[in-house]
Amino acid sequence: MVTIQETELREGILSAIRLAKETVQPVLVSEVQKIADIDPFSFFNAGREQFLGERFFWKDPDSRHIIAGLGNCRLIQHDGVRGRFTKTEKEWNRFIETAVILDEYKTSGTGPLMFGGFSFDPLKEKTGLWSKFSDSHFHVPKYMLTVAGGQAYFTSNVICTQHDDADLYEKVLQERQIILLAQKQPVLPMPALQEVIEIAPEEWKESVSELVRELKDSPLKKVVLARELRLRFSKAAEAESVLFRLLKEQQGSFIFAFESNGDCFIGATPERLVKKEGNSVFSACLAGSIGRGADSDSDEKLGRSLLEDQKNLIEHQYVVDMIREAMEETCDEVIIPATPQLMKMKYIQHLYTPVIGKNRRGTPIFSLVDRLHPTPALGGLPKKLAVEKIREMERLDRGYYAAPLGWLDHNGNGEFAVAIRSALLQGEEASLFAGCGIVADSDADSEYRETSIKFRPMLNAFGGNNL
Ligand SMILES: C=C(O[C@H]1C=CC=C(C(=O)O)[C@@H]1O)C(=O)O
Ligand SMILES: [Mg+2]
Repeated sequence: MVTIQETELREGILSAIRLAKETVQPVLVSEVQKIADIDPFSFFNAGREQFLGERFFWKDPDSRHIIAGLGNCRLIQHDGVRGRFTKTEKEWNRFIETAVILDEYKTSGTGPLMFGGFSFDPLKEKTGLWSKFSDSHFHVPKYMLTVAGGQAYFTSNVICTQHDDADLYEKVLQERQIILLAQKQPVLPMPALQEVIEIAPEEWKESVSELVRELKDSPLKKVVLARELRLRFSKAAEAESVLFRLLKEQQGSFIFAFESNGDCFIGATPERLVKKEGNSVFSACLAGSIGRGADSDSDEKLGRSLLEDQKNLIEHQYVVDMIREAMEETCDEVIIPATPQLMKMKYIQHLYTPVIGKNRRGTPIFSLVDRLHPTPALGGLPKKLAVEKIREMERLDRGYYAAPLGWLDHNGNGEFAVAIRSALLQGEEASLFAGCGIVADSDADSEYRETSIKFRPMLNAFGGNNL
């Protein structure tokens, strides 16, 4: 059993109610407690009954932060393009400005925190597929479990209004107790996968060939084109069944699930966009791909050939150049190795160059996200022209695919991944997405095969066979 010891929560709530009455504004109380280890997946899973549709899950590749959130005490969302990064940041800052924070541990990823992201391209014509997600969409959870550095922390976020009284404290205690004592739920098997529909594969290949012709004589150097698989199940699939498999099979990835209004965006991406911890900033260049070998010899051979392949090295270098430029605008020191290394995932290996910087004082993570998104690993080069090309050429409504997804805490620390190797789960159906960087040397058939490999982690997690 998990128990939470002594609490200052009551006092915090009463003082927040007084402040709410004075200012006629809701006031957040956020309390952080250390607790005995709870498995974050079980916490997410046990929250199904009370908080289905209002949950999120996050794990980085090294498990430095595993965060699971239940309920929404505040939704911060904006549609449209203009200033969505700054609007979101301002609203968040206003929200936490008056917050009463009861936290003696000061660990990043605990206390007031919002989880969510930004759609890939708010100017792309919308199809309805992503109607449950806004162009900028963040949840502040009511209850959150954070495992950081192997220690578990439990955050309770309570909104106090001018109409509340001391009863609110009792209500929170009761609700919290129910959550912490919730029994582990069995993870249901995935329902049968009845249909896998490849959306317009021939047209996709034609688009690639057309683009390759264009790239040979154009200021455009690279454009990432993506495609979609639509899956149908025998009955509604549960996010935790997919999440459970991803946690088992994709340990080296960022693993995420983000529920909104009945849909769930879920995935296992190897790619960091940006992480900020104090003054340290981390990013990653990930582009250039090849499959895994059947045995270690052939795998090594494939890896070596990727490290020497001109087409893939160029595809990768565009990403390095752009990220270097964006980082140098906001960081005093930027360290980037001269040559890429291999990042090996279960089904694929990539060219990978890590990036570290020392943040210039006061640059918030959203400015970094704004500058970096989309890197040429997801958009292309030059950025603006590439995004316009994708908007014009791609049949797909990317929504949150290839977009920044992650968290920001009240001290400005946070991490955003690039949400590739991902899927939108909608009850009995799901859409999977995969794309690849097209350069002047690309070949439509081999890019098509590359996307097929990139579908595999999610297809497997959904109980499908390989294409
Ligand atoms: C766009 C995707 O992958 C990117 C990340 C790594 C390698 C890539 C590539 O080699 O094309 C892509 O740029 C995707 O998986 O949907
Ligand atoms: Mg590629």
